[in-house]
Amino acid sequence: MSTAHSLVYLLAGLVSVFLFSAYRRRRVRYPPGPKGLPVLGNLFDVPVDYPWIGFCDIGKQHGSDVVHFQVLGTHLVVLNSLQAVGDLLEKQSNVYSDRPSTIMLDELSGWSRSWVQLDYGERWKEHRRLFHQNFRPSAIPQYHAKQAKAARRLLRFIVDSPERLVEHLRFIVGAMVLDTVFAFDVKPGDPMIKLVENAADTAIETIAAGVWMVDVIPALKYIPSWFPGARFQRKAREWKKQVDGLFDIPYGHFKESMRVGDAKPCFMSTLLSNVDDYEDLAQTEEMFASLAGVSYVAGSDTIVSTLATFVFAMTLFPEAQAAAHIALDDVLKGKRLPEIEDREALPYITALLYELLRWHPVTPIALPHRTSADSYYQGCFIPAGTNVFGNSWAILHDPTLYPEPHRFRPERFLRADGSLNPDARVPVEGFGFGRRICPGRHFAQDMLWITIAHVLAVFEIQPVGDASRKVDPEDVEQYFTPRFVSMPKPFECRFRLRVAEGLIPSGDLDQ
Ligand code: HEM
Repeated sequence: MSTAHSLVYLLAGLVSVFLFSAYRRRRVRYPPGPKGLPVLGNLFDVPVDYPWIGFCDIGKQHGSDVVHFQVLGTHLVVLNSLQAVGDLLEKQSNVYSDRPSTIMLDELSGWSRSWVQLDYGERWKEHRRLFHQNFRPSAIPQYHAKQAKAARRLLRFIVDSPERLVEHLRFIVGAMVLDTVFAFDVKPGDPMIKLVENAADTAIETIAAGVWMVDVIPALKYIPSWFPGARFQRKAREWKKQVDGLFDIPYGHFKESMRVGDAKPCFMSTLLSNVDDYEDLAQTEEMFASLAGVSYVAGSDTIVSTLATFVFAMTLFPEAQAAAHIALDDVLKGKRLPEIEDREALPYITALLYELLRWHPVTPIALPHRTSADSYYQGCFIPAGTNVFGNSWAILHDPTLYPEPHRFRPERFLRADGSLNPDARVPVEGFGFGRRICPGRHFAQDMLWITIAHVLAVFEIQPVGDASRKVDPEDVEQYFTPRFVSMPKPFECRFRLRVAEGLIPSGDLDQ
């Protein structure tokens, strides 16, 4: 394709976007939002860094909990309140449950193989049904031993090299997910971990790069990768190789271990035991590979970031940490490590976990949903194809739901006698909304609970350097990364051992 052709495509694309949006603007009333520029619309109004805060500010400026943007012809609506999320993502979930797809992410980089990207419909329902069967609350206890093994590994790693905390978190969580899905027993440095980690990073990189020209002018996808300026094609080809590896390589290894009779019980063995229920083998295998690969992508960074947030929070809030120590010592007497069965006796740890999920949700604006049909809300038009963000952070910091929302106070979930308050709102919004709410949330919460209980039973986490500075609770977000999956920026801390070192399992923990 010549440069002249590309310019014609570019011009035609921009003119049609302009004409279409000008036509729609004259006829309909969208929810309130910044006015925007011709053609580009609100391209420069959509907050890129800390969008969860920016969207709240824009909502306040326009006196509305529902805000509308139009970027290069695409509509975007942000819901900043529980009411709006309930009215649209939950009560109208038949219309509000598709996913946006982009050419760069889905088509060129291969993420269309992820079932998270599927629109609401029969294929999505079948994936979701199989996932739910294996990750609903009653199915989770089968994974507890694997989760406890990961937590115990972490204790040993922290004793040996506390300065590599995030690296250890990535390993223990990644290994635990591979163990859950495939019963693989991976060691630090295993290439399988690197493979799935790298692939997962491509999704974050694609999203973090912002708007790709190929998503504005779809015709660009036909430009060959050697063409000057087609760097996106080369990047996409490299990413696609990694993404295909994520879906194909671990699944291929598992099938081989089944063939030689080495496979152990796990999520994949359960799926494959039902393979004869399906007619189309190739399609069924693709579905199983997607279920497996997505578990890693959706489950690893989210848990790692939440655990990093936990350690960071403990450096800032010594009172909460001290209360957790008292509760743990009362039950464990410094003589044993916690078990998930201790949960009933340790409501403070559960309250601390809830407060963590509320105080800084790891995906503060969840994942976008897309509308599959036109709809109206409060007299305003929301067209089919609108990308809709539920602002989890805004809801979890709404003072009418959580008084003094910027304070870290696990006690808000407890009664005066220290038991869990059944009337307190569990902060589930960090896991998304409606029919697309995170189906891994029960698994994630048990893994978080058991890891937090282990770390606090064994260590006191102390601030070092910057972290010991007095932090303004209203201004705490600046210490977190500003994009889609948000974790603490690098910080220093010290781990002081509170129990005899002999309590920490050594070696490679095969049980
Ligand atoms: C702290 C941990 C986690 C957080 C905060 C989290 C958060 C989220 C959020 C915000 C969504 C989007 C929901 C929506 O569209 O409204 C989501 C979707 C999803 N999550 Fe999680 N997640 C976590 C852990 C996990 C784990 C451990 C797994 C798997 C084992 C998992 C599997 C999924 C899947 C498959 C989806 C897509 C569901 C769909 O599109 O129907 N997540 N998660």
